[in-house]
Amino acid sequence: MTAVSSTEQDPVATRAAEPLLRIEDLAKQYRADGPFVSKDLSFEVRSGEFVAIVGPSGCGKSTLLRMICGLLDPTEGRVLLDGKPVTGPPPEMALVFQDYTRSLFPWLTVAGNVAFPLKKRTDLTPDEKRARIDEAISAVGLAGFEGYHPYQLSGGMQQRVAIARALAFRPRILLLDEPFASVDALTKENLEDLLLTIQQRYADEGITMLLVTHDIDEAVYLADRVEVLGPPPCRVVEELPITLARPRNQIRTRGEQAFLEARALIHERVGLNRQRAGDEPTP
Ligand SMILES: Nc1ncnc2c1ncn2[C@@H]1O[C@H](COP(=O)(O)OP(=O)(O)OP(=O)(O)O)[C@@H](O)[C@H]1O
Repeated sequence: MTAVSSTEQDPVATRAAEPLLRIEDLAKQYRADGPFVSKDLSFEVRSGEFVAIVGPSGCGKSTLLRMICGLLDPTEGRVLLDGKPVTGPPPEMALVFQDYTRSLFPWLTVAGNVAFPLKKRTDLTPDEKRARIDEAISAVGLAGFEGYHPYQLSGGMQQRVAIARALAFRPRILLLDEPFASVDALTKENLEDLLLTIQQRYADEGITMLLVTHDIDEAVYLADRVEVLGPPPCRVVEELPITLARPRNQIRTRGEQAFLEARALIHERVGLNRQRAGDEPTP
């Protein structure tokens, strides 16, 4: 008798072993006669993982996120969600952008902004919608601010509203495109920890996070794995698992040897890639 692995015997285990997202040989050209922004870009994301994507400025990180969530068609390759090609924005994904001032509706309250994407959901009763809105607002620590308008909130609070709005949708995958690039350093730390709290709070549902960031320290602090992209046409040049213990702590974790080693390695990879992009070292 041929020995079979446990996943071959158990179809449920087989499904669980399948990646949630498979990014396969993506290439993007904005114009047919223009340069390739990415080429042969491939990696996988499993359910519940926190994956950070870093790379040199302009290498195509935002382009990649937009292809993953179906807002942009790849020129070559494909994105598979649960094994099926993504051909448009899937309901399982929500996207948070850097610029919260443009993503919130200024004329709506906090509750109104969070409620907005649920408006057309016919599968939820008004009570279920209300419960989701309340839970998302409380998950980001804004209970009590439901009736405030964006102009009455700090930048960090506005970004919390944007995150609550994404969470109210109960996405399986939360895509974050440099979400904390426009806030001060202390607020940024608070918001980073908010993401970790959200990950724990929704652990049973297995929320998966994909974060694009310029900040290598932030990537190491938050992620289970960092995908380092090279210069355009970008592809993955390093895939680094981050084995730091959870729960993480802004002071303790950032002082650990493993943290320092991971950040040094990523800095080196991004630096080497910068050289390859054209900054030829002088002999
Ligand atoms: N809509 C567009 N049309 C044409 N070119 C575009 C478009 N969007 C982005 N690009 C080009 O694609 C390349 C990658 O841009 P992208 O914003 O994806 O990079 P990025 O890594 O996110 O940049 P940054 O780190 O500066 O935020 C850039 O050269 C940019 O000019």
